[in-house]
Amino acid sequence: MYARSGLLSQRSCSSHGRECATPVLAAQRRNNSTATKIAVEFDQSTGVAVMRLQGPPVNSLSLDFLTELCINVEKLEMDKNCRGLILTSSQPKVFSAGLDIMEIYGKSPERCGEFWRAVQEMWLKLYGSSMVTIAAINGSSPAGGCLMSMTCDYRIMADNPRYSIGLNETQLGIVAPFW
Ligand SMILES: CCCCCC/C=C/CC(=O)SCCNC(=O)CCNC(=O)[C@H](O)C(C)(C)COP(=O)(O)OP(=O)(O)OC[C@H]1O[C@@H](n2cnc3c(N)ncnc32)[C@H](O)[C@@H]1OP(=O)(O)O
Repeated sequence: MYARSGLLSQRSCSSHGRECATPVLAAQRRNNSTATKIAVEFDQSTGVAVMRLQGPPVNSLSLDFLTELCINVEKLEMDKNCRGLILTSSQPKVFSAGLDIMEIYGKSPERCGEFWRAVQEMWLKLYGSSMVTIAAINGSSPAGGCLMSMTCDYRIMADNPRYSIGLNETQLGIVAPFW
């Protein structure tokens, strides 16, 4: 087993019907953060990678967080040996608090647009992945956290009555946008 976070692979490959000839992707161009909010361990013997969300305190989905997540999914997608991805959290009690509220409060339309594109890129990457994807939901997962888990092929949630999941913005009358 080895840690992969931080590597930037730009090779071309073809496996499991995946063609990956595009090296510098949108998320990689956007990435200017040095902090590591995502840790990836890939087990060569099983072909399964575990991606741990480690953005304290609650894995809220900021632009940096989403960018790092997308880069890591891209890297695994390009690895012909990686067949499965388990997404889980390193934070206690929370899988993900959803979109980072501070990214959408008082920001310019341009910045909001950039942020919203990153949200879309995240779920498209996970939903469209050729890997078998599993969300191991080991804490609360409201709104965007719920969205992230819904884009995976399978979801397993820790059995704890304190953990909640769902599109809680509907309680405020906010409807998810059409994509
Ligand atoms: C086709 C489908 C489309 C779906 C579209 C999906 C749309 C999504 C919109 C969103 O995601 S908007 C975000 C909605 N998220 C929430 O409403 C979550 C709010 N947070 C919570 O419920 C709780 O914080 C928690 C996640 C259950 C964790 O509770 P806990 O008691 O453990 O921690 P707290 O003390 O509440 O929070 C700690 C710390 O974190 C800050 N924080 C929490 N959530 C967010 C967030 N979403 N963005 C930014 N910051 C967040 C909170 O303010 C605290 O900060 P402090 O500085 O320590 O006070």
